[in-house]
Amino acid sequence: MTDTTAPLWPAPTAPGPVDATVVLPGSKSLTNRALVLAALADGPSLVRHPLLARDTRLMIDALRALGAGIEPVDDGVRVTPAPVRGGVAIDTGLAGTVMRFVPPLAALADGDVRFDGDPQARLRPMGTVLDALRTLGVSIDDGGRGVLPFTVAGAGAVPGGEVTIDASASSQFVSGLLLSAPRYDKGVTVRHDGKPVPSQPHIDMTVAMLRERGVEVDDAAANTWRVEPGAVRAVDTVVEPDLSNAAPFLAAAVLTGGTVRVPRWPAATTQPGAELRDLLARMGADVSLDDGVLTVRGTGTVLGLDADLHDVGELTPVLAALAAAATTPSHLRGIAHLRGHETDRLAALAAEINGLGGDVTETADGLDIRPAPLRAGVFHSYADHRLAQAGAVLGLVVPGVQVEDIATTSKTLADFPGMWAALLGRSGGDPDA
Ligand SMILES: O=C(O)C1=C[C@@H](OP(=O)(O)O)[C@@H](O)[C@H](O)C1
Ligand SMILES: C=C(OP(=O)(O)O)C(=O)O
Repeated sequence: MTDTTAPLWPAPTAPGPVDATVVLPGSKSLTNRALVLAALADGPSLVRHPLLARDTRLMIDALRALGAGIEPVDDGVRVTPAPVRGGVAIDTGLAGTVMRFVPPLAALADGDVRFDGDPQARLRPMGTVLDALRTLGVSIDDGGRGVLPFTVAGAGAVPGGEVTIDASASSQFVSGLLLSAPRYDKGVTVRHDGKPVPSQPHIDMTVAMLRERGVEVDDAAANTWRVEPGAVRAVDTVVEPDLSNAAPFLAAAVLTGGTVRVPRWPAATTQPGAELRDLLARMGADVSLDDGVLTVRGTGTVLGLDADLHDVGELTPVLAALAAAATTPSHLRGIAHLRGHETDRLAALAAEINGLGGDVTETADGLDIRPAPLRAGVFHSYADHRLAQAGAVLGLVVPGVQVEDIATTSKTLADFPGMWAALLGRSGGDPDA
């Protein structure tokens, strides 16, 4: 939904090639998994360098409401688990991780847990998760709608067992069930039956984090995940930087022929943002990783991209913005599921880039983007943090772009406008710090 009353943010144009080091906060996906697993654990956990932005604050609030103690410590939060409490209401905001990961945990509560979220959240697919929970022995009242709002009737324990779902609309359906599965009486076996599940790295992330906490997970067979019942070990964990949120900053280097460095870039990770190294190189950038610092240098050439982004869908908005400024056509494929993200991202990207004079067509499963001269205009963000980032990226090289509702970037970055100003050397922030 477009909030036409939201303020317009004049996107700064780059005064020249950017040259900056960008320190990113923790990954949304790693932070919210770490918080859920800590709330289910056998003792207090430390989550260091977490993301503190809207999606993770919503997760913290949800877990606190359900009984967990979550206190700030120097470099993060301490999570002290407690019996899961019912009789509470949870605000999911627009966070997919909250609306898909928390209901399976709430099923362990000793009473009703009511879920609702932003108006746009009520459009995001949920029915698969709710039906799966019913199969596993949980009672849920969703008025037959399969979307927010709904009430999970916690009964203090969940039988668990086997369930077959179609997770082609979101990998989060699988991840949500797996994260709470060790606490179900019989554990859980999830089978997927349908078109391919998107965002495989995010499922690998879920499996890896369960195993790091001593949970037995069998993912050897394609499209089947078995989680044994048992304790979730409390751990002291350091969250990696959010590599998907590196995308707009790295794109700035590519577009302006500049250089952007991101420290603490992990050598090995389950984050899909790792693919930016390959994708940006294919778009013409020089990319290197030395001593944990990723450096992206623009070469003055921005090439189009022909890529299947099925596994890394959340990178699409920024890549589409880059593609719109490229000299050759792009075909972004395998991303039909983006229609169920914060907004219908395929429709939104086509409308907004075309609104600036671009030449984008939606395909059944993606976007075709052809080079076209871009001009000033309003870039609507549809309450979607990554749409707003895409508008900011185009504004670097297209004078007169105004991004509507830049504040929506606070979903996963506490101060994107400030970081953007620092990138361009426009504030007290020191881009070379
Ligand atoms: O599990 C996660 O942390 C996520 C999974 C992906 O969801 P989809 O599989 O719905 O694309 C991704 O797009 C989202 O940003 C975060
Ligand atoms: C799809 C995204 O978010 P969510 O976790 O709300 O699904 C995203 O961050 O790109």
